[in-house]
Amino acid sequence: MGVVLRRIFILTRYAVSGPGSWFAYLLYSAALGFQFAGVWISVQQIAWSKAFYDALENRDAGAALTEIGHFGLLVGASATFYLAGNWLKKRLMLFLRQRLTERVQDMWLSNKAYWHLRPGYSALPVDNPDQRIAEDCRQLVDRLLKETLDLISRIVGLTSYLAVLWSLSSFPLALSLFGVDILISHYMVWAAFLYVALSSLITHLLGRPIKGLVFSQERQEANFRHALIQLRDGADEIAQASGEEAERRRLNRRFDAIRKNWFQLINAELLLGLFVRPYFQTVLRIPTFLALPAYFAGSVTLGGLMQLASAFSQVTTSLSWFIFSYRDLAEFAAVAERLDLLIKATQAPWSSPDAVCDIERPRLPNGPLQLYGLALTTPQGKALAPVPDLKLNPGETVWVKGASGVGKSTLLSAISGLWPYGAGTVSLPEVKLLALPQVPRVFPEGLAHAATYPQDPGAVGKADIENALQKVGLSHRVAALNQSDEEGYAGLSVGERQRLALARVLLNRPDILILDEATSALDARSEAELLTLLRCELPDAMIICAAHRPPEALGSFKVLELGGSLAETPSSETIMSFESSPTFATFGN
Ligand SMILES: Nc1ncnc2c1ncn2[C@@H]1O[C@H](COP(=O)(O)OP(=O)(O)OP(=O)(O)O)[C@@H](O)[C@H]1O
Repeated sequence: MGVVLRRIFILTRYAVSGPGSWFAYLLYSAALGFQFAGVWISVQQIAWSKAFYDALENRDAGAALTEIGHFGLLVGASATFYLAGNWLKKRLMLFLRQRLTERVQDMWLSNKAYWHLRPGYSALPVDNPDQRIAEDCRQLVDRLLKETLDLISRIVGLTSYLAVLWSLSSFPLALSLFGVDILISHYMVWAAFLYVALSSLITHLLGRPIKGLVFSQERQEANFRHALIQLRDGADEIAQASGEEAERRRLNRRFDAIRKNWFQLINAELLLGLFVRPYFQTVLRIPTFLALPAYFAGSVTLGGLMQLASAFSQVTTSLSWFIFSYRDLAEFAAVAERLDLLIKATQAPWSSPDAVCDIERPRLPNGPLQLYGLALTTPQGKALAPVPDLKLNPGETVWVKGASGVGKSTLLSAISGLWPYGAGTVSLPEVKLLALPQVPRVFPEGLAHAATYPQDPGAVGKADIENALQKVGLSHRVAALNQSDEEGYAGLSVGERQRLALARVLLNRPDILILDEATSALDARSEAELLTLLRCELPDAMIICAAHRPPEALGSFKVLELGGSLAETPSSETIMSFESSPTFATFGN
């Protein structure tokens, strides 16, 4: 319980703190004010019951009519307070949701947590982070407002209703237990507490499994959604392989997990409902029965009895907050736990119990890029091929070669600062670094975003973007720059996507360029043309190129063979002259 409350407190702080938080407090206070006004109306309604039923008992038509008018006013005020409070609550909800989502988003993006916390990369299990950021932040704020406002107004209401009940139930209950005469004064008040305490205990015992099942339900739902997204992303491969049956099996398996958990959840809810539902119905009737002895003894009038019943049921309903909200509270605790785990994981996302993270990364203002004594491992601690020492000056190129799976991509990740597992030193100057992967991603915002990434296209002139696309051989796609969605990508081949990524290099002009099989989908001639173009455009850049073919078009280069040693290529054989390149002209126009 303490752990859950601490989690909720920390998450609430994330949602509330920051500039402009006074606005949240203002909205919250106003919403609370309307809830209190609602409680005041309820107290008035208790008094109204007495006046109305006494008028009926006395057959006083005039007084009864006045009370009906009074009732109309109370209902009108109650509806106004409810609607105004509800509007403010929803306004506040959006404010807090935005805050919390931004904070969690920041944490997810900082420390490169989104990269580290992938299955197989981290020991910390963070499933479906997208759902946690989008859905759990919303649910947490929703529950937070609903439950706290409800709890506070119930506490305030409880004190008001208790005062009414105390004053109304002044008559004692006389009973004889094992020959001992017992007189309990204000017994209706004690009965209310006892009744609710026992019921809360039973509710908790019956409803305990619900939280875990709600947690698991959310996970299964997200897994199913993710499988559907994967189906969309892999549409080409699936359709070519006629993999519909395999996909159906995969989706059915995921849905089966939803179904199984759902059954467990509804069974647990049924068990809880078997108690809570009848309880809910008796809360309004039991008080009348409990007060009957006093009514038959003539201690209270019919109006008094109805007033008493009303006050008693208000007290028990307020005290029963825990019982009625049990399902919601279980969901609240599950959401808080999921978000808390995500946030904790983002604080040290690289932690792995099996691997050392001992790579030193001195950053100098300028100078060469150097690797020394570097030995990388997998996140599970398995040693990869030794990395020869390297010194790369501005304008130099190194070809990282080695058998498939030897650790080329891992080394590139270590150089760019991502791969933490291993020991040794990676020393980089503090300059702009850009890394291109083998399969560049698709940008939902359109072609221009892909060409300028990570810069915003607004920061780059349209003419520059068009020029870059033409240089990399994508003139036929220039018209698609005006399309601001994925349609601009329609039918783009992998080779064309690689060309598009190379346009990024021209527009970002990095000082260190990392190419991880970034031209592997191009034919040898196009690859040579584009590499020549890159070197010509960025004569001072350090280029680290992992590929199965030597990047001869980049000019002279060093060879870093993983599992081998560092060598220099004989420049006369491998350098291609930029000026004499027959192909550059083709792309330049
Ligand atoms: N997250 C991970 N968990 C476990 N092993 C990993 C992980 N990432 C990489 N490896 C392993 O590390 C080794 C090096 O992988 P890497 O991708 O660097 O190879 P590569 O030389 O780039 O291969 P290729 O030429 O096929 O692209 C491989 O055996 C791979 O299975």
